[in-house]
Amino acid sequence: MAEKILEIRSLTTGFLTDKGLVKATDRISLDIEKGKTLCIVGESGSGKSVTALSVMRLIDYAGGIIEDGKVLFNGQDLVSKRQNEMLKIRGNKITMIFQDPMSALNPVFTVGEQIAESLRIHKNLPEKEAWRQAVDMLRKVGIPSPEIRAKQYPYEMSGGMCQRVVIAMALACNPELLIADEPTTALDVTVQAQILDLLQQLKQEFKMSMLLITHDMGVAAEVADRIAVMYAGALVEEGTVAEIFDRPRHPYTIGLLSSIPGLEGERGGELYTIKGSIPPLSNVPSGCRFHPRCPYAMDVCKTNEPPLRESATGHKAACWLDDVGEDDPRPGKPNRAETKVTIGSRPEVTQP
Ligand SMILES: Nc1ncnc2c1ncn2[C@@H]1O[C@H](COP(=O)(O)OP(=O)(O)OP(=O)(O)O)[C@@H](O)[C@H]1O
Ligand code: NI
Repeated sequence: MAEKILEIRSLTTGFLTDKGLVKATDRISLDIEKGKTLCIVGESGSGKSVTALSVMRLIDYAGGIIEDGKVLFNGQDLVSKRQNEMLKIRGNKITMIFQDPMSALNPVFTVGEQIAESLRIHKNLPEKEAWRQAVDMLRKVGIPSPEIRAKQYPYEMSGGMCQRVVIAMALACNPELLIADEPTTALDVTVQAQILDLLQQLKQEFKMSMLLITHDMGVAAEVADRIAVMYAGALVEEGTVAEIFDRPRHPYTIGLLSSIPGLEGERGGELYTIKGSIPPLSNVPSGCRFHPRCPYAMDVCKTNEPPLRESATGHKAACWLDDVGEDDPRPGKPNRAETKVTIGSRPEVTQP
């Protein structure tokens, strides 16, 4: 079995509110193999960013609490680390880029100074060498005339250029894992494609692993090795790109795929966008949390939480329809051989 860079084990993260602890991720388990890209997809508010911030332990600063679970990075649990230990890992072995490049850059320093600063701190480089490497990084992320650009301030650059600078900063220390949270959402479409290509190319060159968060199934199809689908704080399906796109098992995944223009015809269904909206996390529905919006919901779905079951190929889904047999209403009927093996991989909770 391939080596894992990241193993998230039953991670529950919450926020203390006037309604008590509200869970933003509920017993999430995910793996990333070395050199691979995992994409987390799901609607707004499903807990994608909270998952990423928990891995980075930045959630502590966002008012969140990791209630339970482990985040193993190269086998070491990050959840039990103190923040001063995290400082050696964050920005060095694991780096993160966000949607808005401007918020990641300091307006009062030149872009070269900001990259060089990171290299001085994490790699202990002398000033000249840090500057040389900063310019080199700007070249690697495709910024023309990097010697000149390095002396410019963020406001002198376009959004796309700034995101390249942010990527240069994130990769300068040669991290083992890059977490990118909607890295292209704030950019125009043509620039989006360039930034995605750049990330793909740099991932190879730097031999990194990547956790990419997106609400765009098209982006996931392009860059992911595996895709994890989150809904209202829970992992509902996980598999290879082919498993998710060709043989989706969870009706939520089927709904997400059907809302991509141009794909809906392929499985013969009519254009179907998911009705309703994601529930407030303070009031997650009983049983399967997707049941109020699920076109195929059965009685069992209202009362019993479906276990996350894994097939022989490693395709995981949490859906009671896997038990239905011949009358399976899902379009394109998921491959039955693939749904056959059932291993509960989410700790059971007592049902209300
Ligand atoms: N600092 C916070 N305090 C309280 N609740 C929060 C905080 N940050 C996030 N949440 C809640 O946690 C839930 C998950 O948020 P998260 O940002 O992870 O969603 P997401 O899947 O990344 O959505 P989006 O696609 O909009 O970025 C949301 O209901 C959100 O309101
Ligand atoms: Ni988010």
